[in-house]
Amino acid sequence: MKKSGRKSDLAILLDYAGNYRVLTYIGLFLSAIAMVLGMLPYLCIWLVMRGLITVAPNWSQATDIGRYGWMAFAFAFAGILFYFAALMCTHLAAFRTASNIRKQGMTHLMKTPLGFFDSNASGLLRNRLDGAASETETLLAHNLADIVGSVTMFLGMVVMMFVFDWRMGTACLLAAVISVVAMFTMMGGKNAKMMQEYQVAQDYMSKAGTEYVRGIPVVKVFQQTVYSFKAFKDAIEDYSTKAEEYTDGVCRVPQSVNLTFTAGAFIFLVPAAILIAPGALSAGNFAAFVTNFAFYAVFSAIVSTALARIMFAASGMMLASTALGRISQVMDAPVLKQTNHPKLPKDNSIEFRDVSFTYDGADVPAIDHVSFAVEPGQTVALVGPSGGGKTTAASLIPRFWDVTSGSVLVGQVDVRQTNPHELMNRIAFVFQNNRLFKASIYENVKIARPDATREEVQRALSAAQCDDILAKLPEGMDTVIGTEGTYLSGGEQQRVALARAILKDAPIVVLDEATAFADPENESLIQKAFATLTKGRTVIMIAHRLSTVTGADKIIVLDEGKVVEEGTHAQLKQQNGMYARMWADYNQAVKWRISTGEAV
Ligand SMILES: Nc1ncnc2c1ncn2[C@@H]1O[C@H](COP(=O)(O)OP(=O)(O)OP(=O)(O)O)[C@@H](O)[C@H]1O
Repeated sequence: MKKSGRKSDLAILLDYAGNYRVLTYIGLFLSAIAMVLGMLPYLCIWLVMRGLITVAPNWSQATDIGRYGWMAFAFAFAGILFYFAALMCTHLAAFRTASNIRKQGMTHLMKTPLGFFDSNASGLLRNRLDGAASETETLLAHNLADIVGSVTMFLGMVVMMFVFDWRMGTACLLAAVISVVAMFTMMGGKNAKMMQEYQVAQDYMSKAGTEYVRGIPVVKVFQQTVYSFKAFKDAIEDYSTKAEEYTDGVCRVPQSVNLTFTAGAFIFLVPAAILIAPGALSAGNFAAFVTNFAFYAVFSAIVSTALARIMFAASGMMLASTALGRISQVMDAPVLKQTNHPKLPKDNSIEFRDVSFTYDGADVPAIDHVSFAVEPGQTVALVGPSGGGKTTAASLIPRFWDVTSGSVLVGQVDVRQTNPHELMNRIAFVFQNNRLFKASIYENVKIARPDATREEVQRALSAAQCDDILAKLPEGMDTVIGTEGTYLSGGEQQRVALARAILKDAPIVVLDEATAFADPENESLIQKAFATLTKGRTVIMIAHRLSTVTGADKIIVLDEGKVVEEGTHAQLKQQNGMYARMWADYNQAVKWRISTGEAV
C-alpha cells in the first residue's frame, strides 16, 4: 500500500528521513565507489596472469607481480573502508528514518480522536508502528547500498566485457541477466498481487490467533472448543492455501532458474571459451585467450555474489513495502480537527444542540437529533435501555468523537472551537473501562495532575474511600498494581479511578456510575466517593441503577439515540412513560432481591 498514488515506496521512506536523506545519498555514492574498488583487485589478477603467461615457462622473469599484489591489497582494503563508511551513513539515516516514523506515527495518534482506540487497540497500533519502522531499517541500512553497489558492478561488468573479450564477457553477463529476469518475473505483475494476498492471509491468521487466545476463557466456560477454533482453523487453512499457491504456482520455476544461474554464473563461459579457443589458437594469441578466460572464470564469482545481494535487496524492498502499508494504516487514522483560533469556554455549562452522530460503517445514527442543556453546577442523568446511546452522548463532550451534525457546547462554546487541552483540563471522566496502569497506585492517581503533592494524592485517595485498599497493600499507595498478588477488584479499581478524577479537580465531571461489578460494601463506598467528586460541579452521569438518579436536577431518557423524555424524577414518574416503566421494573427487581435475600 502506498501513501499516495504516484509516490514510490522509496520516495515515501526518504520523505520520512528528512534532512538525513543526504546521508543516504552519500552512503549510496560511497557504496558505488566501494564496489568499483572491489573490482580492481580482479584487474590486478589479470595483470599478474598476463605477466606470467608472457614469460612462461620462465616464471622468474616475471616482473611487477609484487607491485600488483600490493595494489590488489590496497584496492581491496580501500573497498572495505569505503563500504564501511557507506554503511555508517546508511545506518545513521535508517535509524533516524525509523525514529521519525515512530515519532510522526505517535504524534499522529495523539491527534486521533480517543474513540478511535475503541476499535483499534492502542497497544496493537503502537506495536504495528514499531515493528514496521524496524522493518524499513534493513532496506535503508543495507539493501539500498547493495542495490546501488550491484548496479555499479553491472556497469563495471559491461565495461570489462569490452575491455578484455566481449564474447566471454557476454557469456558471464548472460547468466546474470537470466537470473535477474527470473527474479523480477517472480516479484512483478500478478505475482506481486499473489504475494499481497498471501500477506493479507498471514495478517488475518495472526489476528484470528489472537482472537482465539483472547476468547479461551469464554470458550472454556461454554464448552465451545470446536466451534470457536473454526475461525482460527479456517484462517490457517486459507494461509496454507495461499502459501502453496504462491510457492508452487509462482515461485517454483523462476526461483529455480534464479538460483541455478546465480550459483552458476560461469555456466555459459566454458562453452563460449571452447568455441573461441580454435580461433585464438590459429590467430596466435592463445596466451591472451588463456589470460582472459582465467580472468572471467575468477570474475564470475563476484557475479554470483552481486546476484545474491540483489536477491536479498529485492526481498528487503518487498518487506519494506508491506511495512509501509502498515505504517500508512496508522498515518491514515482520522485526526481530530483543531481550530487555529480557539475560544475559551465562558462557564461550566454543557449543551447538546440538535446533535446527531453515526459511527463509521453504521447504518443508523447512535445519537439522533438530541438537544438538552445542563446549567453550571447541575447534575443531569442519562438513562435508558441498553444501546440507547448514553455512552455515545457522553463521549461526544470530550470529543472522543466529533458530532456528525449539530453541536456540543461546553461553556457556550462549540467543543470543536476550543483548545483540546483546555477542554480536557476542564473535564474529569470516570468511565467503566477506566484503565489503571501497571504502576503504583500513587502514580496511577497522580497522572491526573502531575504537579500534585504526595499529600494531595493521599487526600484524593481518602476522599475516594480508598483507605481500606491502601491499608491492606504491602507498600500502601506505593504498591504496584498487578504484581505479586496485588490485584484490585472491579469496585476497588473504580474507587482508585475516582481518586484520579477527584485529584484532577475539574469543574465538569462526566461519569459512568456502573457498579455492576461492585459488591454491596464496595458500592456504598463508591457512592460516597461519587458524592465527593460531584459536589459543586457540573455533572453528566450515565446511570444504570435508577436509585442513583432520583436526586438529579434533570433526567434525560435516551432510546434508540433519541431523547424520549426529559424532567425530574417526580415529573417523569407522573408522565407514565418509559421512565415510569423503568422505575416500576427497577422497584420490582429490588423487591425480588430483598425477598430472595440478595443485596441490592
Ligand atoms: N465503537 C462503536 N462502533 C460502532 N457502533 C457503536 C460503537 N459503540 C457503540 N455503538 C453502537 O451505538 C449504539 C449506542 O451505544 P451506546 O454504547 O452509546 O449505548 P448505551 O446506552 O451506553 O448502552 P449501555 O447501557 O449498554 O452501555 C448501539 O447501537 C451500539 O451498538
